[in-house]
Parts: sequence; C-alpha cells; structure tokens
Amino acid sequence: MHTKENSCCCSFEDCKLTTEWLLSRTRHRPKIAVVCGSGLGLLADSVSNKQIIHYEDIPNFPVSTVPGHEGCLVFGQIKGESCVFMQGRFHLYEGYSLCKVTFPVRIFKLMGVETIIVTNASGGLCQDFKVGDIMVIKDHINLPGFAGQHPLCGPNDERFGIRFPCMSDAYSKDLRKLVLDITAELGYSNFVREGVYCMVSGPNFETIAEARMLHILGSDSVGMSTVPEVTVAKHCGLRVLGLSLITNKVSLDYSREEKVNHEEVLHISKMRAEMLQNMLMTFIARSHQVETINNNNCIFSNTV
Ligand SMILES: O=P(O)(O)O[C@@H]1C[C@H](O)[C@@H](CO)O1
Ligand code: HPA
Repeated sequence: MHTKENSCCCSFEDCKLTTEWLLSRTRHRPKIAVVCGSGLGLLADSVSNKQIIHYEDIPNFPVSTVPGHEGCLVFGQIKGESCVFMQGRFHLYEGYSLCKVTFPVRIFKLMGVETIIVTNASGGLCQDFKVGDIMVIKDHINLPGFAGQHPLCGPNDERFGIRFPCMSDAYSKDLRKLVLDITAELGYSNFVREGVYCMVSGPNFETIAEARMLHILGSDSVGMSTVPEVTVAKHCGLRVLGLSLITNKVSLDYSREEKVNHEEVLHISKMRAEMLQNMLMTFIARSHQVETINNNNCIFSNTV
C-alpha cells in the first residue's frame, strides 16, 4: 500500500523503500537531476530513451496539484549523460510539509545523483531585470526558514548529513561559472543575470509593501519554491545549480496597474523554455568538466 497522506515520510527507511522501488523499475542510473519549475516541464522534451514514472505510482511520493506541474519523473539521457527530470515539484502552499516537498531530493541522492539543477519561475525585484530574463541563482534568502518552516527542523539523521550544515556555498561556484560561460557561447548573455532568490510561502503574490521589503533585504527575485530543495540537497552533499526564469516584474510602485497571475507565469515560462533547454542541454553535456567534490557531510552515498 502506498501512503499518500501528508504524514512525515522522510525517515531513512522510507527513503530507502522508495529508492529501491525506483531502482527495481528503471535501468537508468542518473547522475544529474533536474527539477522543473512552473510551466517548465518542456525541459524534459530533449531526453532520449525516455522512461516516465508517474508520481501517483511511486510509494511515499506526493502528487502534483498545481497547473503547470505534470507529476512525473522522466528518466533518460541527454547527450549520453544519464539524468532524471522532475516534471512537477511540490510546494509548501499545497499543504505539504517541507519534508514531503524535499523528499525527492533525498531519493535522487540515494539513487546516485551527484548534481541537481533546480529551476523555477519567479518575479523580478531587481529593477534592471526584464520579463524573460534568466537568473543564475548565486544565493538565497530562506524567509519561511526564519519563521521555523525549515526542511531540516526535527531530529537529524547523520546518514543524510550533519546537524548544522553550512549554506554560504549552497550554489556551486564552479557550476555557476560553467553555465555563465555556456550562455556567453550561446549568445544569451544579454538576458542572463546572476542574483539572489528569496522564497516566500505563497500562495498569494506579494503586496507592494512586502515587495519593497524583500527588495531592501537584497532579493533580486521572489518565488515560492527552490530554497527547501536546495537546502536539503546541500545537506546531503549534492552539487547545486539554480536557474530562475523571471516571468513578471514585481511592482514596487503603487501607481503601476499591472497585476500578476499564474496564467501569465505559465505563458512566459513556456515561451522561454526553449532557451533554458538549450542552456541545460549544453550544461549537462559538459557538467563532468567540473570536478565532483564530495562537499558533503553525508555518510551514506549509494548505500542502497
Ligand atoms: O514551482 P515554481 O517556483 O516555478 O512556481 C512558481 C511559484 C508558484 O508556484 C507559481 C506562481 O505562479 O509559480
Ligand atoms: N512572486 C512569487 N512567486 C512567483 C512570482 C512572484 O511575483 N512569479 C512567479 N512566481
């Protein structure tokens, strides 16, 4: 029987059960995982030798409830590199605990993944950003974490990672450099930026006063995901690349009339997915150029 309720399912044994289930159903052994943000499921289109497994069939996995998040794992290869795409992620505002939201990250680690690429749609706070820009995430602000909504709260299992992980280097400098080199080669530099992503819980978009506050705090973009996944990935020693598509400009000005909505977010994501896909394909093909350092605190690596 698969449990689909929102009980905590993140014990090492639960993760092991799900991992063993997946390993017994696929011959793919991915080294790279990609989390597709809102409307970005198309990123998995270029995968060859595809095998699709629906979340609802996977023991302990949550299911997607948000439009633009399909709800399946896509295993396969990109330019000979074995990868898995999460077409659809989980959010705190859906009612899932952060332990459920980040569950797939630990499964990827147990399956042997070394690098995770986390993508999202976000609102631009930096006044220089334009709709359609792609922001390479260099750092984040974990706003829900400040209020105790943190995926690592609770007993720490040392098999995943240490109690007090360092987050000052959560986004690999080497991977950021590689992706920036690739964007220059592709001629994309005029719409690729670097910046700080701030997570809010959602589900409402920000008030103008909130947006002004986030901007003053040093956030270049704001969204409702990514930070829990990145935190858990760093905790268990995965290398992280974060890419944020700016789908709307967040209003800091009471005189502006535009109003953001989810349909617009999905529309812009779909329009830009091809560019992001080109970046990702080249990045995945060349990611082995960046040496794998086990920056981890985690002692299990492939013990399943
Ligand atoms: O999953 P992501 O972070 O890409 O989704 C963003 C944030 C909300 O879920 C939604 C708002 O339109 O898009
Ligand atoms: N705010 C929060 N999350 C978002 C936004 C935004 O403006 N755009 C896309 N996701």
